[in-house]
Formats: sequence, structure tokens, C-alpha cells
Amino acid sequence: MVDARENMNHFIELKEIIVKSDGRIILNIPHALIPTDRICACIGPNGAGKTTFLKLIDGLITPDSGSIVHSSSETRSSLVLHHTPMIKASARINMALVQDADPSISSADIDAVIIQIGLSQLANSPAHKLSAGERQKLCLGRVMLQKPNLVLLDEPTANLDPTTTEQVEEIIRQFRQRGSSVIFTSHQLAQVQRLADYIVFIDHGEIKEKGPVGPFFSSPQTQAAKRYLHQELLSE
Ligand SMILES: Nc1ncnc2c1ncn2[C@@H]1O[C@H](COP(=O)(O)OP(=O)(O)OP(=O)(O)O)[C@@H](O)[C@H]1O
Repeated sequence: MVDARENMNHFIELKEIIVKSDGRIILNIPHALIPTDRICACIGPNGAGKTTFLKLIDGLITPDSGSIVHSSSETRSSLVLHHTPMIKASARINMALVQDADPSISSADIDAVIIQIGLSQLANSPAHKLSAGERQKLCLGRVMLQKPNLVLLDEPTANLDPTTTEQVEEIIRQFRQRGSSVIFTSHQLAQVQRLADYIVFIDHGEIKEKGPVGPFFSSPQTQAAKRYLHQELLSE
């Protein structure tokens, strides 16, 4: 019998969660423990509810019913959505917006992160003109400055080239190495296998399967997961 907590030191417990949109149920999770002590990938078909799941965990949306309990006393999450709008100002000013919420972030901190993410040459360029990869690095730089203990990333490498994808994956590993937990969504199964320790598979608004990454890929338990893996592997 598998331990119900699957050796999770920290987790989020979802109970009787229903999220609706326009009267339609888009998430239905009777009960689930989601680990917050590792890198967790949330995968599933388009429209399954993955982005909604991240927003729910972040508290950006509240469920129509049900509750979310964090095992740690203080969870500070940062969510990076797929299309983050930028204000019409430089990359540096966009990065410095995090100071509004946390005035203890210094200009020196911002400069250090700009160097770390490789945007020094573009710091004074208009942020809305940055490429997709540069924008994503800027967003991840903001997260570094916020120092959340839970990092939530929606398709962090969608539309990025292989080099930038590798750089973003390295930033994700650094979040974990510095003690943050990460939950990211992805349609790239090779990436999921490179980065994640744990899988949450969502289909039609329900968590159909979850568990450590190895067993999920080698012996998925549900027909939905088997079908999804088969189709995705054919398209990769
Ligand atoms: N604000 C909204 N208003 C109406 N419907 C919404 C809203 N947000 C999400 N939905 C619907 O909820 C369902 C789940 O959407 P969600 O974006 O969470 O899926 P996803 O798994 O992230 O999809 P993808 O892989 O395509 O990004 C979809 O059917 C979507 O149309």
C-alpha cells in the first residue's frame, strides 16, 4: 500500500474542489495531495485545466467550492503566466516593478539578477519589444527577486528555441536548488522527463493520475494517460 502522502514533506491538500466558468465545470478535484517539496510537472491535453490549476494554487482564482490547505505555515507563491504583459518602459523598469510589493528589494539586487539572467545588454531597451525568450527571462528574473517558496510556471518554454529552453530549464533547477518548490505546465514530454520529479496528469478538469515521473512514463495506470502519452510521443 502506497503511503497516502507519498513521502511528501510539504504538500498542498485539495478537498472537494470545483471551479466553474460560465456555468461549466473546468476543474473537479475531490481530493488530492500535491507535493511542494520538489519539481512537479502538470501535464495534459489542451483545455484540460492546467493553467486554471496553477491559478487556483496561486490563489489568483478561488474555487466555487472546496478548500485548499497548505502543509507549511507560510506559502508565498509567484505565478508566471504564458503571456505576461509588459508596461511601455525599459526591461529594467519592468523588472523593478517587484519593488512596489517588496521595498526591501534593492537596485543592486535588480542589477545582479539582470546580469544573472543575461539581459544586461537589453536592460534599457523597451520591454514590450523584447523577444519571447527575453521576456520569459525577465519574468523569471522577477520571480528570483520575489524569492517565493512556490514557483508556478505556465508553459515556461513555449515557443522558445533550444538554447533559450536550456537556459530557462537551468533557471528552474536553480529555483529548486535554492529551496523553492516548482510546479510547471508543459506539453514537452522530453522536458518533463529532464526536469520533473513528479507528475500531475489532468484531463477534462480532473486529476486522472499523479505520482513520481519514472513510473508515470514507464507504466501509466489510466487509459487517459496512456492515450495522451502515445499521442504526444507521436507528435514530438
Ligand atoms: N476565463 C475563462 N473564461 C471562460 N473559460 C475559461 C476561462 N479560463 C479557462 N477557461 C476554460 O477552461 C478550460 C481549461 O482551460 P485551461 O487554460 O486551464 O486549460 P489548459 O490545460 O491550460 O490548456 P492549454 O494546454 O491549451 O494551455 C478550457 O476549456 C477553457 O476554455
